[in-house]
Amino acid sequence: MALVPVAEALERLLEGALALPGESVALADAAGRVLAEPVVALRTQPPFNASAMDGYAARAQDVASAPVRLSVIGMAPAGRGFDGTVGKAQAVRIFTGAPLPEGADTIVIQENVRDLGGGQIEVTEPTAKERNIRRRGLDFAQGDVLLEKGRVLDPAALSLAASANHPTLNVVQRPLVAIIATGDELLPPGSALGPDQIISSNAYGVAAAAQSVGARALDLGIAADRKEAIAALVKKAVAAKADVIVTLGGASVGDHDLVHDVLTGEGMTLDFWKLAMRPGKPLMFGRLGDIRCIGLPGNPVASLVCSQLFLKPLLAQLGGRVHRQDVRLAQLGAAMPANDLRQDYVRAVVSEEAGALVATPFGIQDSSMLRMLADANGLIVRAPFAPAAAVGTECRVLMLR
Ligand SMILES: Nc1nc2c(c(=O)[nH]1)N[C@H]1C(S)=C(S)[C@@H](COP(=O)(O)OP(=O)(O)OC[C@H]3O[C@@H](n4cnc5c(N)ncnc54)[C@H](O)[C@@H]3O)O[C@H]1N2
Ligand code: MOO
Repeated sequence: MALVPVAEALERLLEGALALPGESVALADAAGRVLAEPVVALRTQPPFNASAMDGYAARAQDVASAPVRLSVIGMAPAGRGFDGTVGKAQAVRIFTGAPLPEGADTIVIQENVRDLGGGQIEVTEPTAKERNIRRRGLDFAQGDVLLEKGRVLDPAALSLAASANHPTLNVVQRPLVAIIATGDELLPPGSALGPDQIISSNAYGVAAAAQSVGARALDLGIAADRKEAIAALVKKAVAAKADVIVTLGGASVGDHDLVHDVLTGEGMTLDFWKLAMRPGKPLMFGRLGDIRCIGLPGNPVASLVCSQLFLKPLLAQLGGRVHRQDVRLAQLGAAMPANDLRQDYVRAVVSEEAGALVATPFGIQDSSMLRMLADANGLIVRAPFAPAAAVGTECRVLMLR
């Protein structure tokens, strides 16, 4: 089977991946979620002409010049407007957020007023018409579309939706990804290891990648290298109504690479298997009914690079989000040899030097080396058959953090 190019693999993986249906959540639980429908204002804000300052509501023509004396005829705190009308040479004591009384068309701030006692004040600075007044509907009017479908609910969006009088919001359901590790050699972190055993590490990074785009991760643990053991966890994933099943390891061509057989046995239709990329060549993708199945390679760096390139965009799209990889132009900090047919994702340290980004690849690129991946902040993307490149050559870097 020919190796599938990365761009084509991503396209096939994302094909038909529509945003999941909406669900209603309380505002307090909606932070970071994605709107499944626009938010329309259920009220007008402010609902009345309001004072923006503590001071005195007056007629602009009375306070056009200063000093001038006014009689205070009443009070308007926030939440309780003044009933009467402000007439010639009159003022109403007013506070921020209170309704502007009839007759008044400006607010003199209290810093520009001297209290003369006996209900008299002296305005010490001239104040123009409309000063310190928020007219009804300044922020928004009932029926206005305030937030578009697809908007991620950040702090400003949440407060706006609250102000528009929505106690709940219709948000896109969070996709569920079930994660299944495979391998007789694997034990969970904290285990006492036998001589031939290692720690199962991939699921933690893959779950974190999924959660970083708003998905839910269900870690189903480790299946031994037996078909029945893997099949049992696949059945659990289906029963949990996973949108995506991720298997870890067992995707290559060894005698114990059973994942493909088990998944097809459970009804998966294979879409592609084996990509023109490094790391990540044995990546497998298929569909089991509505469930997308991604077989990630077992090598830890391969499983995380593939999560970045394939799993995150898929889960983002199912969650109604727009996902863009952060790809930047940089200069090579070290020479690189010519590339073969696989698109290479080369672990590198990217730093800014004299205003330009410089990407320096690590000398060893073994896909088992997690420490190096954790030290890298970018992946230099080397196209298939890229020629040898000298220090300073422009390159593309996929930023990881
Ligand atoms: N003859 C060939 N051999 C291999 C090929 C190939 O094309 N021809 N591809 C290599 C590549 S590339 C990769 S990547 C690996 C991937 O193989 P599998 O997906 O079948 O993974 P395993 O064999 O199960 O494991 C590989 C390696 O990773 C460790 N591993 C597995 N799962 C985990 C986990 N959850 N946490 C931590 N480490 C894990 C496992 O112990 C192995 O060391 O195949 C190459 N071989
Ligand atoms: O995916 Mo493998 O990591 O290319 O070594």
